[in-house]
Amino acid sequence: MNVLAPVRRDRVVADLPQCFRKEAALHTRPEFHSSVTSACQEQRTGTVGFKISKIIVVGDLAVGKTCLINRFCKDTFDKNYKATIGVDFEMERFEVLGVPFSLQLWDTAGQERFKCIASTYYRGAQAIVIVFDVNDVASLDHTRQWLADALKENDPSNVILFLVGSKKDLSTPAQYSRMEKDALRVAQEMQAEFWAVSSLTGENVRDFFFRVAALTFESSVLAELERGSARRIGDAVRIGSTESDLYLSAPRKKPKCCQ
Ligand SMILES: Nc1nc2c(ncn2[C@@H]2O[C@H](COP(=O)(O)OP(=O)(O)OP(=O)(O)O)[C@@H](O)[C@H]2O)c(=O)[nH]1
Ligand SMILES: [Mg+2]
Repeated sequence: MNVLAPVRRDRVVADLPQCFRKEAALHTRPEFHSSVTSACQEQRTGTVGFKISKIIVVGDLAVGKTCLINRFCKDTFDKNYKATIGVDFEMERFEVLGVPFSLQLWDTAGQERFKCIASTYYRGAQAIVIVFDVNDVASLDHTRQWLADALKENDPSNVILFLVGSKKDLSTPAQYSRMEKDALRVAQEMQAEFWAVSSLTGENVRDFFFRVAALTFESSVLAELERGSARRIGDAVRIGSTESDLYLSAPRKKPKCCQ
């Protein structure tokens, strides 16, 4: 990655990308938080422009984690399964509201025998993406365990969660809508934002990663502003939230499934 090269034009985020389902979204506001927009306009984003946000992608073997990352980062799709051994990562540079912002996407192994290597890379994540296959209900059940393992290495109140159903192209509309009901329930229980994607067709892949970039950026700027306010008045001030901040209006508690 060349940090000095301009950001690709198709990685510029000028408006807040919308959620996939309002019932399971991190928030449903139509625009970036107004304090984030004004901080960007006035160049008061502190260290955010130099930051690299770590995103970890976890889930059962062969659910499509590597294909999801490759579809977005390289616009490729491989129909042959090659298990990830340990971990791999890709860097993606964005520009959000005129501020440079980089994501480091950690692709971890789902196979049990590689899991202990992969889990040593979980620490320090700003977002956790838990992937399951929409055609495999067991992989949805296992997402609770993947979340619990990832949260052992991260502070639950400081991490944002996405639950992603993969291989949407392989299910009929009827099968998909039955599965979506269960997935929305699991996402609400975890306080995760739900998405369904296909890496084969590319459906929703770009929208999903743009949403990840936008929400991690927004939370980084809000954290920076809170730190700034705390320094100025010697006390932490919470940036005002509204009822459209579904999961973000209250600090995250440990999800029930992980207690
Ligand atoms: N039809 C279809 N097949 C997919 C899709 N995504 C992945 N696959 C296939 O599913 C298999 C597994 O995909 P991977 O991305 O390697 O799975 P993984 O989750 O990275 O697996 P591990 O690295 O072992 O944890 C491959 O044969 C892919 O071609 C999709 O969106 N649609
Ligand atoms: Mg893989």
